[in-house]
Amino acid sequence: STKTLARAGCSVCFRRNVCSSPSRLQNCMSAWVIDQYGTNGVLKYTEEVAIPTVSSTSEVMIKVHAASLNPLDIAMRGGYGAKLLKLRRDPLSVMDTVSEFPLILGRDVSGVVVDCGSDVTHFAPGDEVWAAVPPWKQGSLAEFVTLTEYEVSHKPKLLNHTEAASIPYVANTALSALVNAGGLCRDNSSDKRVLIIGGSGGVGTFSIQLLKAWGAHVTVTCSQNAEGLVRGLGAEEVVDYTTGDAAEQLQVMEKFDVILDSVGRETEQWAVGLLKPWCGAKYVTLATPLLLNTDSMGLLDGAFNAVFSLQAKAIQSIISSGAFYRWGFYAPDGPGLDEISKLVDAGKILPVVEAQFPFTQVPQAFQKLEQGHARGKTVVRVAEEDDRQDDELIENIRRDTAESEQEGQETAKQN
Ligand SMILES: NC(=O)C1=CN([C@@H]2O[C@H](COP(=O)(O)OP(=O)(O)OC[C@H]3O[C@@H](n4cnc5c(N)ncnc54)[C@H](OP(=O)(O)O)[C@@H]3O)[C@@H](O)[C@H]2O)C=CC1
Repeated sequence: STKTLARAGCSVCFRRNVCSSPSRLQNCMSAWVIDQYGTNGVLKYTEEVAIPTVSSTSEVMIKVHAASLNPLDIAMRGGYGAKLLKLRRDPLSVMDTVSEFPLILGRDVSGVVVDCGSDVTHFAPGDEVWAAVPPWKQGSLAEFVTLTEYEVSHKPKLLNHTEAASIPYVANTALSALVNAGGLCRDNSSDKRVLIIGGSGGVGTFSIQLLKAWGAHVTVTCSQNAEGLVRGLGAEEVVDYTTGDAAEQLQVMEKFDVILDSVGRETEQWAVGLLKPWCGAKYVTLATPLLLNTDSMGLLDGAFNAVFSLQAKAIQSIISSGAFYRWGFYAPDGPGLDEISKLVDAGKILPVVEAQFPFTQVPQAFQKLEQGHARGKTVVRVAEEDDRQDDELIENIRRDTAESEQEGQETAKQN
């Protein structure tokens, strides 16, 4: 039982028999998909992907206006996390009977609600929303994406869709890492010294601004040519890791309460020693081995190995430095995005869009991200901004819904 629409129409107009796009198959939309894991060549444009219609009462269907790319998209294109994500999508997939293909990548969405399940209370067709799409769900490099109400949030009014799409995934990651793992929040950060290792990319540029909005003192490591960017976003102290030893430069500074490490591996060797000892300081790394382990060792062995290594590092960190060692993960959090929306509309967080591509150039957008040295985010414009088209689409959905309901009532009467 959903407040929903005609399920058998064209993806553009939803009209069942009078579709103006005859080339489209019924119930299909356009999307960039992969049918196998690999390099950029596996990305394929198609107009034959099933529209992800609302299938439960708590779902919200969104017409995608813009999406953005994250390093995870490149990794997932190559098969990263395939075993665990497949299991999360469908527990029966352990028997290998279900294929994850065609798989749609893209973790950020900014767009307009076109349909809602009957239990959805915070959203209605026509609302402008933003969200981070969990990696176990079909992504946003498509005309439509469907999420649960909890994952979605109203888009900041000050941002257009292209700007808004640059924020949700890094925002949900930073919130989860800094709040859940790092113990920080709006009310306890003003006397805290925070170090961000890797301040110039998507997570870094967002985290600097969030921490400054919460009143923290922020130190950042980045390349020399990103110093202006990170200082402009509010970083007080900047260490250039490309000239000289970053660890040495950081060791002479006052110690930190929290470290957010978005680089990992060799930085982990020296970072924990920069924390204030024996006062609850925390090192949070985003470079976690869980998915790599499950890919290479299988689900059970990989997960066991990852948990064992986390415990061993946490114990070692307490013994050697009197500080906590933790992993940070992206976590879906629509209410968290509501808070970020307020900070954006208050002018405290700005989108950092480094590059944007039209929907026809998704492989070029992947290439750009793959070159590394991000300075903020790479965004894909999926639909051009046109309020009239959205209004028309929603009107068509309403009309088809009314028709479907009437048909249902007539059938019921006849029976
Ligand atoms: N665990 C989780 O759930 C999540 C993990 N992540 C991970 O976090 C990491 C960061 O993500 P994101 O910000 O989106 O990535 P980006 O690609 O947007 O940014 C990475 C940034 O790090 C800089 N950098 C590279 N090497 C170093 C170094 N040694 N010291 C300081 N800066 C460095 C790069 O610039 P330059 O090379 O020019 O210095 C670039 O600006 C990625 O590895 C990602 O996979 C992200 C989200 C969720």
